[in-house]
Amino acid sequence: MTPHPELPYEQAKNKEYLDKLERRLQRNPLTDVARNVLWIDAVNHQIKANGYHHPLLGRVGCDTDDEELRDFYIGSRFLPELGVPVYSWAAPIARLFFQPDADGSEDVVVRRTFAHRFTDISDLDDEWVREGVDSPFISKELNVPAPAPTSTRRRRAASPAPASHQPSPSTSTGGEGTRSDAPAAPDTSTVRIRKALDIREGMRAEEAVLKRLTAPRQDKLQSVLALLQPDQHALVSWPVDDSLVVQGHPGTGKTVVAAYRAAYLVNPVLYEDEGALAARASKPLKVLVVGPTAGYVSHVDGLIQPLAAFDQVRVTHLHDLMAETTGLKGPWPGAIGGEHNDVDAQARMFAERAARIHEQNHRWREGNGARRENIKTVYELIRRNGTPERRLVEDADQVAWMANLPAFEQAFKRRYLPLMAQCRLAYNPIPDGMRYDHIIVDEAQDVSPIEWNVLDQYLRRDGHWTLVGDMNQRRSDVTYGSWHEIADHLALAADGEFRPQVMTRGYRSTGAVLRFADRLLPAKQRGNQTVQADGEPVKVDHVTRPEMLWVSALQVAHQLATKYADGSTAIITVNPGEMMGELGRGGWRRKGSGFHIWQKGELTVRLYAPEDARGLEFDAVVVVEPGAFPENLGRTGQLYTSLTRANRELAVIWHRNMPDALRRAARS
Ligand SMILES: Nc1ncnc2c1ncn2[C@@H]1O[C@H](COP(=O)(O)OP(=O)(O)OP(=O)(O)O)[C@@H](O)[C@H]1O
Repeated sequence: MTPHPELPYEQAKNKEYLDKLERRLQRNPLTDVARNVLWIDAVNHQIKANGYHHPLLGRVGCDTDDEELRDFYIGSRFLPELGVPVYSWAAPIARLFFQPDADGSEDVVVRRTFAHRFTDISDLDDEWVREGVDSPFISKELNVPAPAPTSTRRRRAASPAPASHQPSPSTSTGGEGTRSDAPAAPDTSTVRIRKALDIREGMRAEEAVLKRLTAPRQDKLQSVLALLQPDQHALVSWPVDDSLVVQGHPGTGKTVVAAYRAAYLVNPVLYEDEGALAARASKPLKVLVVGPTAGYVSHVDGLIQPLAAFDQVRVTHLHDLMAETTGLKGPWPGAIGGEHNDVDAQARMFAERAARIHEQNHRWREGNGARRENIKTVYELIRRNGTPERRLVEDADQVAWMANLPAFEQAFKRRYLPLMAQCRLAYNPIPDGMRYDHIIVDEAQDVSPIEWNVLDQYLRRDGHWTLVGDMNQRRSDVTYGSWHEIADHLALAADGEFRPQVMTRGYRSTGAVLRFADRLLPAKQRGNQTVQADGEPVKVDHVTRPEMLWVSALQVAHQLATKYADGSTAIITVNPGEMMGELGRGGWRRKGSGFHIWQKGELTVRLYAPEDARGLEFDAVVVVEPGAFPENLGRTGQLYTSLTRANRELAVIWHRNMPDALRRAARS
């Protein structure tokens, strides 16, 4: 395909933008620009030079006499000296780019969206909105002719106008993971194609999105800031003084929303005179993003880094935050929650009562080793149910749980880690200065009640939450089963009325993968839709001889790794030890310190237990022995999550048993 004739011009402009931005960030920023109260980053003095190095996102042309609106770019931050202005993606004016039905968009003639390769522009996609109007884009310097509108014209999305922050066609307000618009999809290709078109209704930069989704996957999430859809942008820019809960089926872009919400909340444009956080100009928000695993942190960090000053957003994972809270040296092996009582929210009360009992007659230790001794004191008081004179609790069930707790030295397990964190907080709360103004939790369905208590203590009193997750992907029944319970715990709604926003448009997986995995869900929650309508059929192999299970899994993985050599292939199993043995016998060599990356010649295969694969994605996935994945309260959240990590292709290899629902899916 011939590249767009203006591509070289835009590439040159992007280089100029990045150069100028770099220089501007290195100079004393207070003196370098004239101020425009509406869009300028007015708190330049707070910006460190390592943030805001994202390439230009796109360009908007309007039919208007207003010089500042006729032709402008959208970038990571305001820059006036590029011939036409560059406005920040977080400024109100950026709605003209991200939300085709935003106020004022009647004047928009064309929206240009850039695709990127690292910090370069690699392609562009024009969406013409008006017929018969000359291109408003000023592209004089390289003498590139304006494009003929008819050759690039695209259909304008014909969705009803959503007011800002109102649900758009692919976001709805609903309860408990229910989908308000989704009858289960009958399995015929005609209906599938129609559904795919429906789900694409209201999208912007549709072609650029589809191109992007079929490109090979990397270890880290690649920026999709330029491709944010109207509903995603509305969630990212949700009012800063509101908490937000987002439910979405796998691959709907919840992580993308979480990451860009973090970047949005610290964007300088919000702190200028008229910005939503003008009152905080001298003390910008501190934001904490908490994900499920260390792999998740490296997966998403790259989305935030180019858009935020380094000390304003911290990305971590639950285990790390709990361990850091205790200040005790691990390791903390095992999984969360053995019994409900291990993660019960009441542990906070027990720990606080225990601490008060101790304080009656003793001082807390100070100096070397004091943290360990103090936590031990609180823990042991819980284990003994207080003292004979002052019991913590009378309830027989809780007393039995306390009596069964292991001695402190034997309690260094993941299962008791949140309890240890709670013991520390009971005698030594997080100081105000170390708390966050906004906490964003991804995979929030997997946070246990006691972990919510610990997280809550990292939030300033007037702080807010953004919670994203999928109740169908719950991996354990010791966590809350509904958003309402979480909302109640965190007192998110003063009047008790709380409605999560529901994202319904899938991006990651093909229709073939989603339809297969869907069968694991209760009937009324099936019918999840994706913009990648079809795709390769799911391969299901039954292996009759047990010793061939791992051999076959590796053969299939090898084929897929060859097919997706530029992308990524992963094997997900509850028994990674067996798979490691097979990889070793097959001549694959481990790369790095963990067991996740294996190489043979030029090829790479990744290996994950379902726990560690949460939040990640790969071009191809091989799920081994699905019948061995654990069930919780009759739900197969871990298996559902694992199947939906696949972007292009999924294979399932089984010997012992296969869940009935998947057997049926394989036959249909
Ligand atoms: N607007 C978009 N344009 C292009 N790609 C997108 C867009 N939104 C999301 N994606 C891509 O879709 C994939 C899934 O996104 P993401 O990981 O945020 O989904 P998720 O809802 O968090 O999934 P899960 O719950 O299964 O972990 C990612 O590769 C992401 O880059």
